[in-house]
Order: sequence, then structure tokens, then C-alpha cells
Amino acid sequence: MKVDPFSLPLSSPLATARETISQRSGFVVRYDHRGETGVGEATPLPGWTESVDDCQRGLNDAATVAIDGGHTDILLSLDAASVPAARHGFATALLDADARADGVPLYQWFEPDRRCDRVPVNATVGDGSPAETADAVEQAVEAGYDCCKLKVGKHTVDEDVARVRAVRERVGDDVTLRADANGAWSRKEAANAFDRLAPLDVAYVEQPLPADDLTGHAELRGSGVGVALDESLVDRRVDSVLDADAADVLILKPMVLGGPGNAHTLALRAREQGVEPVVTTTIDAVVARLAALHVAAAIPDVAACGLATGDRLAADLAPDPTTVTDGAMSVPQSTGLGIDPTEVGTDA
Ligand SMILES: O=C(O)CCC(=O)c1ccccc1C(=O)O
Ligand SMILES: [Mg+2]
Repeated sequence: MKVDPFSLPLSSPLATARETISQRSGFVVRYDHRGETGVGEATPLPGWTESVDDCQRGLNDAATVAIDGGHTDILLSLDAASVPAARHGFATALLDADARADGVPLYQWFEPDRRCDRVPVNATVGDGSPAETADAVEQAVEAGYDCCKLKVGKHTVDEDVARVRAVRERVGDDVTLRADANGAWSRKEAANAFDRLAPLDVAYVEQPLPADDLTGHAELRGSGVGVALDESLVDRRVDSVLDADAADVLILKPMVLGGPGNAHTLALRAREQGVEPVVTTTIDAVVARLAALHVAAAIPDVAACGLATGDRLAADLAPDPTTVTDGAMSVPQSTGLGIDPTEVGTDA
């Protein structure tokens, strides 16, 4: 097992209610398995996953286990609750090698009978003035997107409603709009926002309330605007969210959930309970974006996913083999993740 650090600046930082993400640091993981070298990526996002230092410690410990142990020992040493990004890095490398050895693209390793060429994706638009927000959505629509997610919750509900209204007036009724409050609202603010976003035809709001307020989220449902939970799934609380009937949609971030396999399993469990899975990145480099894309590609009729985040990076680990046209991302059909491990550099 080989672990190499990387750090990539963003050309287009993402402003959310909680923070502005302007740089991503992590580790490329390589692992030889079944005659193949698999590649993975651990890109921790503090607040969502462990810190970069804890991720490095987790991977170093795993590399020690790898000296005498097999892949099962390594996986067992990487706890999804405490070091999800580190586990994601190794689990992705292992899956990439397995899918290569079996001669299938990773999504078919998850779902052998499936064929999926494209996954619908949303454009992700950060916080900004009403005019800036409408400009950004208009540009996305011109580029072919028909689903946009707007970050809200940094300013007042009045200001966010004005932003969404400016967008709706600019792009018309055919574009699906979503919002993401990143847990910023009180119950009172959320109820007010939902009342006013419903006539603007907002499909769902991601994480309107703080992560642990499952009762509040359950009460927000059924108003016409859906409730999607994201932060509430950190620390592997999917079962509590499903038990509380707190969500219409689950936002599944493989980096936060401890790997692509965990995310795929949880997507199936959500579907069984009538909850729609949406797969997103944590603004990752190309290896982790491809891993998330394959998870989404394994889900039949998946809703638009938050995977189109690659163009926010000023540099990447390797060329991105995907393209987005007409609001959907192409899925590589070559084996594994669809990237040549020898092309993945940490000084790209
Ligand atoms: O879902 C998307 O459109 C892109 C991903 C995204 O918004 C995001 C990226 C990094 C950290 C948190 C989030 C989030 O969904 O809250
Ligand atoms: Mg979110």
C-alpha cells in the first residue's frame, strides 16, 4: 500500500452557510490486489470527516497493517465512523483493483447486470447576490444543466427567497431548483422559508435544520418542498434518520460515509424505505469524483446527483475522463474507476 499527499487549490471556491471551501488536501492511495494496482483518494473535509492529520494517521496505521495483513485486515483497521476519508481512500483502491481484475467498470462490479452511460447531475451554485446567483444559474442552463442547487442560509430568509425568485424569473419554470442550507436555519426560519420557497417550485432543501434535529425535519416534510438530509448522516446515523421518517432524500457522500461500497449499500437501503438517494462529492479530486460517479451509476433511475464539481479545481490529479452534456455526466465504461493509475500524479 502506497500513500502520497496532495494539495489542490480551487479556482472557484464554494461559499456555503458554514464555510468557504477554497482548497482541498488529501492522499492518493495505491494498493496491489489480484494482479492489479488500484487507486483511491482520501480527501478529508474537517467538519464532515476526520482532519487531514487524523486521516494521515489512519492511513499510516493501515499501511502498517498491510505489511503482514490482507485487505480484510486493512479494511477492519479503518473505522468508517472515526476515519471515513482514510477508509474511503483504501476502499476505493481495493474496489478499483477488484473491478479491473474482473474486467468491469466499477458500477457493474456493484450491479453486474446494469448498463449506464450517463448520470444526471445538478450544477452547484454558491452563495452570492440575487444577480450573481441568477447569472450563475443562467450560465449553467446555457451549458445544458436542467437542475441547479443553490447554497442558502448564509444570509436572511428574505434575502435567500429574493435570490431564488431572481433565479426562477431568469431561467423560467423548466429548470429544477434545489437549495442547500447546510443546517443554518432555526425551526421558525425553516418553516417560513419552506412556505415561501414552495410557490417558487423548489424541489427540496438540503439540511434546513441542524444535523441532530430529526424531529424538526420530520415535521417539515409534506409541505410541497422536500427535505433532504446530508449533515444528519455524518457519523453513520442513516438508521436514525430512516427510523425518524426525517427525510424524502438522502445525500450520500462516499467520502463522509467511509467509501463507495458503504454509500452504495446505504443507497439501496434508502430506496427500500421509499427515500431517494442522491450521491455527491465533497469537492474532491478526479479519483474520488469517479468513485462517487460509479456509485450513482449503479443506482437505477437515480435523481440528479451533485457530481459536477470538478471544474472548481484549479488543478487535478489526472485528466478527467468525463464530460457533462445536457445535464448528464458520461460514465467511463473501461474497467475499474476508468482512470489509468500510472497517470494519477500528486504533483499534477
Ligand atoms: O451537492 C452538490 O451539488 C455538490 C457538493 C456540495 O454541495 C458539498 C460539497 C462539499 C461539502 C458539502 C457539500 C454539501 O452538499 O453540503
Ligand atoms: Mg449539502
